Amino acid sequence: MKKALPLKGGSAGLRHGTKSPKELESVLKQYFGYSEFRGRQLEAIEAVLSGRDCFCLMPTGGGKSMCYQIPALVKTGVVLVISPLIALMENQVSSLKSKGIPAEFLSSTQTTANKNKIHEDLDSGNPSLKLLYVTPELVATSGFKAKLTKLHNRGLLGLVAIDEAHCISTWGHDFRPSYRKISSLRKQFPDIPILALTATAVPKVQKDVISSLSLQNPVILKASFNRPNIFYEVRYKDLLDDVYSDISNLLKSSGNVCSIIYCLERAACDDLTMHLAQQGISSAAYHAGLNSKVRTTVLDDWLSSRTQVVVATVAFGMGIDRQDVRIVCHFNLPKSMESFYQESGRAGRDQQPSRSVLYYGLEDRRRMEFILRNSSSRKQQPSSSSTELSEKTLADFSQIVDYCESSSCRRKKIIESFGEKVQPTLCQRTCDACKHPNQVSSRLEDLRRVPNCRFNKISPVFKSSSVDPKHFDTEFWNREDDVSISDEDISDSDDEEEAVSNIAISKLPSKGGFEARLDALERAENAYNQANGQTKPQGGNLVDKKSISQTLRDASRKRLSGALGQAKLRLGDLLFAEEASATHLETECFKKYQKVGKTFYNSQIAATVRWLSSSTSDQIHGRLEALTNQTTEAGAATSSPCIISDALGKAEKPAEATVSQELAKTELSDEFAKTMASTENMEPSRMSPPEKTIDEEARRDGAIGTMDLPKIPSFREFMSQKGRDRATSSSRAESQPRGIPRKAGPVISKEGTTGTSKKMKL
Ligand SMILES: Nc1ncnc2c1ncn2[C@@H]1O[C@H](COP(=O)(O)OP(=O)(O)OP(=O)(O)O)[C@@H](O)[C@H]1O
Ligand SMILES: [Mg+2]
Repeated sequence: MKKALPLKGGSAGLRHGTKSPKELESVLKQYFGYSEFRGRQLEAIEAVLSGRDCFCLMPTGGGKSMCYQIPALVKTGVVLVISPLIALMENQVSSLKSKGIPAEFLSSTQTTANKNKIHEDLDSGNPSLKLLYVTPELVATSGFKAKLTKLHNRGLLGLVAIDEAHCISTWGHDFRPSYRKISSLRKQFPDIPILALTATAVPKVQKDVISSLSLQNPVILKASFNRPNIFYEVRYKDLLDDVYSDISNLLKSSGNVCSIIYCLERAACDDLTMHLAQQGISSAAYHAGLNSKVRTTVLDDWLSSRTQVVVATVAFGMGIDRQDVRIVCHFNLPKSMESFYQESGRAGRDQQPSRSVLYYGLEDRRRMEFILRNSSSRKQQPSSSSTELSEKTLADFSQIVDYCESSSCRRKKIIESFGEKVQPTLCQRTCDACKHPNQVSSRLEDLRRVPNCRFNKISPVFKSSSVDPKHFDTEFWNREDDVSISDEDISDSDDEEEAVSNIAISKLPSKGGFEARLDALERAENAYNQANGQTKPQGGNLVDKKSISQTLRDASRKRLSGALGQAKLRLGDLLFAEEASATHLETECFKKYQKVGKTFYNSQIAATVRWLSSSTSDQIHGRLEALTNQTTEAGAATSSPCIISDALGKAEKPAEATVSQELAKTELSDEFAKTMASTENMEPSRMSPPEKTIDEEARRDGAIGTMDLPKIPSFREFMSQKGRDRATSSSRAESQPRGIPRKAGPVISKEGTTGTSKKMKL
């Protein structure tokens, strides 16, 4: 059924008086202070004011919110805004309130008193509210449906706006099953215009959104995806000596401007934050491992410029409206061009020159492939099979890989990926490939020479494995969207450790129990190795890209030294020589992992840094004392670089490597090395049962003594531990009220102080 044009016959259509563009502009000026509409804002506003449904595709930061905020100000009744994240609703509501616009949101985070007030207002004959933000789950509940129906019957429902509408499509990059629940709105309120807004939708997603919402004869508005004020650049991790230093130099040379750095894992966020703080860069980590109070503080500090750099997982972003973000860095490869566009699009929302820098690493690519291949959507897939979806996932991924591995214009690649045609002259040297074509080509040549580089090819990870991909699950990308029933506004599953553990534990064949699932995963690993023409490598067949450079070692020493310094500051009563202890710890990590390679080495350095950031004085002293005793017993007379302070009354000697016997026997494949690397996310107490094994070779060399460093478990041990942890946490969860935060990771204040659950300031 087509709708009447331009005004619908329903009550809503009759209510809104026609406003001229000039009048609408004056409302814009009066409430928001802007003198003119941007892009296609005016057309969208006029469309919904005339009673038409509208699908509005505008770039990130393009001003989509205005398309329903202005109608709310000129129409009678309430505009209902459906939004996927509580943080997003909170931000918009508080910003509207600060402008004197009556707006509220309903979510589990609201107090009962507040909720009651909102409901009373809605039930009154003349609600004062102009905008009501809700989650899709709430809209689907019968209680709220009844409330809306009442509001509608009284002629007080003016418009339904669906923000981030791509979330309704299984083909979209951020599908939320809860969005499917709003598909009945069109039927429920046939005479109320629906406005669907998104920044990221390829043609297939656009169609899917329109049909899923049953939009009737909608006005379709599409603005260009081009973000002319963003300079795009790719840096190649495998060609850099030290990525951390590169990032800090980038930030420093840009004048410590407001920035976001996206990482794949929580541990990487914490670790990089610490590094930046040591370099004097004001930074804070933000991820789902931090409790909501800490996250709010981090967000507030960043929004109000008290912190310049947020180092975050994908948990940070959607709807965050700081206009002057000058740099968005991707420390790891995103999963698709759409994600990359959304995330990099948080730069330069004020239209001023800004930068997107993506750090591309071959290991990152392998890791992401591993995750994507094994995580097809576990949620409802009403219109597509999981095979189709996983093919789509991989096709999306190959686009972002191509973006990084190609020497052609980056801007063109981004825009064309959304199906938009691009004029060859569009870029005007505003990406590295157009500005420095020779440099980019030569870097790509160097990258091709990196051993094991499978350029422009997506590897067949797990393709021929015995594990049926149907059993895998997407926890990582399609976040739990229980926004309306949970205190958490972001998923707990925003990092790879979760993803891998979920793949391994939750979704492998459940029948044979954990052991069977573990076996299946191990078979899959073998299949992967065979597909790559490898058996599990035996011995230390190192490839260059795995080797640990002197520069990396120096940087690691600095990190450890910084972490020791932080521990001293935090605890106040630590007595040891920082530099010497750092050298000692680094040497120990190096000795242990030089054969396995950079991944494990980095991981162990990070684990040690984390251990230092959360251990007590006794634990740290105990460890250093144990080390001293051990070396004294062993009688190793070495030129010790590490002296425990005089107050301890002992001269510290270097530690002995505690090479895990498992590890010494077998080198693991990279994927599993990565899985193991994620033990960084485990609590220190679980990581460090004292390892008494003594590496005889190292003892003969007299270079190192035994030390109570976190033991790296074998793969089987790691998975078993995860299984036990899950069992414990689920039984704990049963006995605990909802919403108790999980673990709080360290946050670095601007001054660089660490804390475990609270932001600390000196
Ligand atoms: N006409 C305008 N003139 C100037 N600034 C505007 C105008 N309209 C909106 N803005 C500002 O642009 C910024 C981005 O707006 P908004 O958050 O609505 O973007 P968006 O399109 O929803 O982006 P995203 O896709 O990232 O959610 C806001 O700070 C907003 O105040
Ligand atoms: Mg928006």
